[in-house]
Amino acid sequence: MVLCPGVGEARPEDAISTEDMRAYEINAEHLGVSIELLMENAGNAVASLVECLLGGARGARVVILAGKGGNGGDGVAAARRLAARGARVEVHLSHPSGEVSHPAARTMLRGLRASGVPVLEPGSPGWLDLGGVDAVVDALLGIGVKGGLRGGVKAAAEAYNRSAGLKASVDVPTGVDPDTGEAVEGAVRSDYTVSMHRPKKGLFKGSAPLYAGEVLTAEIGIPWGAEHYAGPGDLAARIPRRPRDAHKGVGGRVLVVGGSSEYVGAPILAALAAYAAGVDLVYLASPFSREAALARPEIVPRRLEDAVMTVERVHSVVAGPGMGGEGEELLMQVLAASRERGVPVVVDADGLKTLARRGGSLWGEAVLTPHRGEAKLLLGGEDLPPLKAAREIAARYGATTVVKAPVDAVCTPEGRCRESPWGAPEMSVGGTGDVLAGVIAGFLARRRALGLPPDPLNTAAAALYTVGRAGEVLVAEEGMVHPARLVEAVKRVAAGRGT
Ligand SMILES: NC(=O)C1=CN([C@@H]2O[C@H](COP(=O)(O)OP(=O)(O)OC[C@H]3O[C@@H](n4cnc5c(N)ncnc54)[C@H](O)[C@@H]3O)[C@@H](O)[C@H]2O)[C@@H](O)CC1
Ligand SMILES: [K+]
Repeated sequence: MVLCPGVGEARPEDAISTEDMRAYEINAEHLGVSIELLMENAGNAVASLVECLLGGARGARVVILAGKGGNGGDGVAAARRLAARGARVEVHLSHPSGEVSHPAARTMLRGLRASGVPVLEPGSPGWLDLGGVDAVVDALLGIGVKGGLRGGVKAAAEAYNRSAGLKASVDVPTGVDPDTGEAVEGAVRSDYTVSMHRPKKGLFKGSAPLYAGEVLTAEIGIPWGAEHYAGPGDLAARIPRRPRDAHKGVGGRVLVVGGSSEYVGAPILAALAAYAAGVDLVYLASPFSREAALARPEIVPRRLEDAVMTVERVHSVVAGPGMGGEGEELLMQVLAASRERGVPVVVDADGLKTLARRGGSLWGEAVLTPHRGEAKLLLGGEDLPPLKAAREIAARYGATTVVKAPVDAVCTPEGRCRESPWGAPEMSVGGTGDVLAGVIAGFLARRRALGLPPDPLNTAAAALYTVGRAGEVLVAEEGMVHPARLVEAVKRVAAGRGT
C-alpha cells in the first residue's frame, strides 16, 4: 500500500453501501458536522494524496475533472487546496458552472474563485486538453451515478483514460457502480481511488478493481455517533420515498394480529401507526376487527381465524399487541407462517410474554420490541441495562431485538447494535409501544414492497428516530404525548423526512 498522509488502507470488511453513506452524511449534519466540512476534508485528502504521489505539489500541473454533484465538490475543494500549496491547477467542469446541483459543491465553487484557479466549462478553449499534466483527478461521479455516462461526463472520462498523467479517482471510479461494482462503457481506469469515510462495497466486486487501481480510504470527520445513533439519515436514506407515479402496492401491506376480550385499542394503534409510516394497506385480525373497521374505515378487517392465511398477502406482520393470554397458539402459528414465507414480523407485548414462556429460536427478520420489564422476562428474570439486554435477547432468541428505554437499543443476533437517544419522558404513556411496533412493521413493509432487503437493524433505527422525534415534536407543541396524536406526529415526521 502506498504510504501517504491522510489516506489509509481500504479493507473489504469495512465496506459500506451508498445507502449507509447517505444515512451517515445526514446523521452527521444532524449531530453538528456540516456537509461542507465533510466535503472540505474530502478535498483536502485528495489534495494530500496527489501531493504525496507527485513528491510535492509546487509547480506540478494538475487537472481536476469535476462533475456537477458532490463528487465534483470534493474535486473543487481539492483544487483550492492544491493551488494553495503551489500547484498549477485547472478545474474542467463536465457542465456549465450554473448547473452545479449539489448545494455544498456550489459553496466550494464560490470558494474557488478567489484562489486564481482557472475553471473551464464545456466549449471553452482548452477544455479537456490534458497534455503535459502531471496528475489528473476524476471527480466526475461518485455515489450518485445512474446509468451510462452522458454528455460532458462521457467526454471527460474519455480524455481521462487517454491522459498520460497520474490518475486518481475520488470516492469511486466514474462509471463503476458503488454497490454492485458493475462498470458501464467508458468507465474511467485509475491508478488510485480514494474512497471517502469507508470503502464503498462495489469497489471489491466484479471488475471494479480493474478500474479503481489501488483503493484507499480517507477519514473525513464523520463522527462515530453518525453511524451508531439512529437519526434522520436513517429515515431519509433507508425508507424509500414513494415514487410520484406511485400505484397501489408500492407502499406495502401490513397485517396486525392482536387484541383480546380485555384489550381493544393496542392493535388499532399499531395498525394506524403502520399507515402513518406510509404503507398502502393494513389488515387487522382481532376479535373485534369489524367494529374497528367501522370506526376507522382505512383498516381492513380479518377474522382472527384467517390471520395465518393473510400472512401470505402482506410484506410484514405485527403480532401480539393486546393479545392477552388467549392467543398463544395463534401467535405461534403466525410466527411459523411468517418464517416459512420469509415475511418479517414484529413481536410486541403479550407476544413477548408467550415467547418468554415457550422459548424457542426465531430468525433475524423477526423483531422483538420489549420494554425493560418484558426484557427482564425474556432474560429469565435477569435485569440488564438496555444495550446489554438487547444484545443478549437477540443472541438468545435469534431475533433482532429493540429494548425500549430512555436511550433505546437495537441489536441483531450477530451482535451488531445501534442506539436511539431521541424522544421525551412524556412518551411513557400507554400506547407508544404499539405505535412503535406499527412503524417498524410499516417501514419493513415499505422496503420489502420495493424489493429491498428488510435490514431490520437499520429499519428499526429509522423507526426509533421517527417515533422519538414525533414525541419531541408533540411535547414541544402540546406539552404532552397522547398516543393517537403520536400517530399523527409520526405521519408528519415520516412525510417530512425527519425534520
Ligand atoms: N455522502 C457524504 O457523506 C459525502 C459525499 N461526498 C461526495 O459526494 C458524492 C455524492 O454526491 P452526489 O449525490 O451529488 O452524487 P455525484 O456527485 O456522484 O453525481 C450526481 C450528479 O451526476 C449526474 N449524473 C449521474 N449519473 C450520471 C451519468 N451516468 N452521466 C452523467 N451525469 C450523471 C446527476 O445528474 C447528478 O447531478 C460522493 O460520492 C462523494 O464524493 C463528500 O463531499 C463528502 C461527504
Ligand atoms: K469519481
